[in-house]
Amino acid sequence: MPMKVLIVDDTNTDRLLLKLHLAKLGYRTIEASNGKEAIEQFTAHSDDLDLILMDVQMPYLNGFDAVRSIREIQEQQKQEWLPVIFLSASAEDDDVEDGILAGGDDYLIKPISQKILSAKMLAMQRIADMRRRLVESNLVLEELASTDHLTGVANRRAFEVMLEREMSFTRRYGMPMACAIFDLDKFKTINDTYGHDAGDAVLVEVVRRINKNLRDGDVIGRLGGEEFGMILPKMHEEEMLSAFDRYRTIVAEHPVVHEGVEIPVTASIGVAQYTGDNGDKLTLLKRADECLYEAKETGRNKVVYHSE
Ligand SMILES: Nc1nc2c(ncn2[C@@H]2O[C@H](COP(=O)(O)OP(=O)(O)OP(=O)(O)O)[C@@H](O)[C@H]2O)c(=O)[nH]1
Repeated sequence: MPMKVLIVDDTNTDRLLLKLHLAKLGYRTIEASNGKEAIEQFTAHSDDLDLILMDVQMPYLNGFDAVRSIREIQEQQKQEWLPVIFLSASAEDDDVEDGILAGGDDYLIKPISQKILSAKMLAMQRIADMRRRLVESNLVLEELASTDHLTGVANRRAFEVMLEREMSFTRRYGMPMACAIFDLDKFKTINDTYGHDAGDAVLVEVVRRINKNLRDGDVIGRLGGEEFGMILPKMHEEEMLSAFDRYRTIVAEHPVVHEGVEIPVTASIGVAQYTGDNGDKLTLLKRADECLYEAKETGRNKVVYHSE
């Protein structure tokens, strides 16, 4: 993708010459005729802007001050670095130093040689490509760090972040929510009887079924092993058992078929409610865990909830 360059210059002819030259080299351009307009253009295009060519002497807001403001905005909004090249007729050492201190990356002397500009643009294109690749791999890493690799749902860390977010929503809007720990029954026996690969296939299929039937806003994450966490927002006490029983049934009603073999699967679910003032994340998970324990002790394949 060719770079998108913001050209900032108060002299129309200088701006036009730069624009024509950059267009000839295949770059996309947008323009501003003073520092104030430059900040507006930067804000409007910050998503896909790759470079700013900034004149220094301009009315209203000079180039150095405009770049200082742009760097502040980037800092506040935690944006990626965006290269800035200053263009100026004054070539004193102090000017160059001031430009770099103001947040510029390079400083070209006017009138600008087309050869130098082309070479600089090539160097900047390399940086822009590198920056894009970095942003893309960061997104992939973030995704990997928050996803369970086997089932593709949120891992424990990401689930707890979502749980905290939902709990704070409940505190703010007073809408109760439910949190559950959902655990496959006798999973060790499944592994021992059908093999570890079959166990993995069961985990994947159970998650697929639940995901397919997930109601708007409901969340599932893998807490570890054969244990999952679920969040059902905006959930009143009287609806809770039936809501979770629906998920229990979705898992139990058909065996999972792996390599032609039918594997019966059931799950036990321990549920706790959060009303905004009954404990924190750990106590909520602990209450759900206690109910899960009771479900396991009293026969499995069931949902247990106790109102406080
Ligand atoms: N195939 C497979 N097995 C796993 C995975 N993670 C954990 N396990 C197995 O899950 C089993 C969990 O067994 P237990 O904690 O004893 O519980 P259980 O057999 O499900 O019994 P109950 O929970 O009491 O119904 C262990 O044998 C683990 O090795 C995984 O990613 N894949």
